Amino acid sequence: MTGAGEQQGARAAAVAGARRIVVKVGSSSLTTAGGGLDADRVDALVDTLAKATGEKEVVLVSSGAIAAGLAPLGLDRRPRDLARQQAAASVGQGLLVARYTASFARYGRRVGQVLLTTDDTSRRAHYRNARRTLDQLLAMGAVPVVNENDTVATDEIRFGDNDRLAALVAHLVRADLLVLLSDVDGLYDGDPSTPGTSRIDEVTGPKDLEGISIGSAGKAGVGTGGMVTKVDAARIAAAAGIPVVLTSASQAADALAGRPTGTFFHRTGRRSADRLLWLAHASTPRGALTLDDGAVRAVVDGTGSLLPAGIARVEGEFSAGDPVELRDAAGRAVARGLVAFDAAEIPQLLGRSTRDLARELGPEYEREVVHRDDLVVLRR
Ligand SMILES: Nc1ncnc2c1ncn2[C@@H]1O[C@H](COP(=O)(O)OP(=O)(O)O)[C@@H](O)[C@H]1O
Ligand SMILES: N[C@@H](CCC(=O)OP(=O)(O)O)C(=O)O
Repeated sequence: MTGAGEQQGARAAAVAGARRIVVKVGSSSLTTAGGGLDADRVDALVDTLAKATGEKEVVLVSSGAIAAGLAPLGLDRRPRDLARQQAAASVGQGLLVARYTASFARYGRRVGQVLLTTDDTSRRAHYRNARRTLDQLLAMGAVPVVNENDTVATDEIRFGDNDRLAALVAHLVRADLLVLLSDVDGLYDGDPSTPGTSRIDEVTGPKDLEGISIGSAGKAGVGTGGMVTKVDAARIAAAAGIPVVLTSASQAADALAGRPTGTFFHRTGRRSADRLLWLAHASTPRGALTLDDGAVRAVVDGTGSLLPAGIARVEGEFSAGDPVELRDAAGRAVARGLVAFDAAEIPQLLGRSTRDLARELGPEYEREVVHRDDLVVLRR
């Protein structure tokens, strides 16, 4: 086989062999030019998913709540303020899921709504719970329809874009493939509205992305992140061992059949330990701990947990279990971790040995501030 033939074979094999697929569809592929949900486009997507996937399991990450809520609330464009976006999402999410429910019912399939916030991918108990619910829906033959829980997500706990959410959901459910559907049929080597740009067929690693101009959302104005968030999402998934197809909603059938459409991102890494991916990409640190040089080495080398003796400074208001940033003396983020103490408890522990602390404050203080298993290194 030629090089191109081999790569095509790799794509077809990745898709054909995929048992569990996460499909993400953007607002721009579900709405009318005048604003509001386009029932025909939803039906067309559902037709494709129902027919193309057969025995495969599909998790659908669908945007469109805000866009679908605009026209019913008399808004002619996406509002800037969070409160009105949330009101639009509240109205639109109901309409969106009602449409999916009716549409999948034509194939005798049930739909289950799953709304997530970053807390659900950053706290261990929530994470396990979200996974269990998604697994159970799939086991019962239902199609989970996932979106961010826009109506309650504040700026601090928002994913903000569903592309990254889709990559994290793909990791959460241990998907074999992520398909990102947009209004553009792949990644171009420049803004596709500029003459002379051409589509990139495949990305084998970060080098293939060098020198490419990756822009923000298109003309329709209902999408949020543009191509930047899609490429970020593709990188996260590929690094976590999940290949990605990025194409247009109208070519979803080809993508799911493994035919050469859009841009194929080969996996660049192996499946990573479960919880670390979201800790790096989906968690918003609630505070920061500044470490001395010895503690930085222990954390970054992957050899140790963070003990009170290695902490020089604490910032922020956080509770035990929250994600915090670990910084070196120059203020650079070197890792993230789930902290085992409340912020208010830490000042009395700074720089002290666990043995001293246990003697003075009690045996419950003889523990790590961040356990090795709850750490992800950002900078080596
Ligand atoms: N290099 C590029 N390749 C492809 N599309 C790009 C590129 N740079 C910017 N874009 C724009 O990104 C848009 C898709 O993003 P967006 O509107 O957020 O979609 P969605 O609603 O599907 O998430 C495209 O319509 C295109 O105009
Ligand atoms: N959660 C938001 C979508 C946010 C988003 O990422 O939108 P898009 O860029 O269209 O995928 C909504 O449902 O309106």
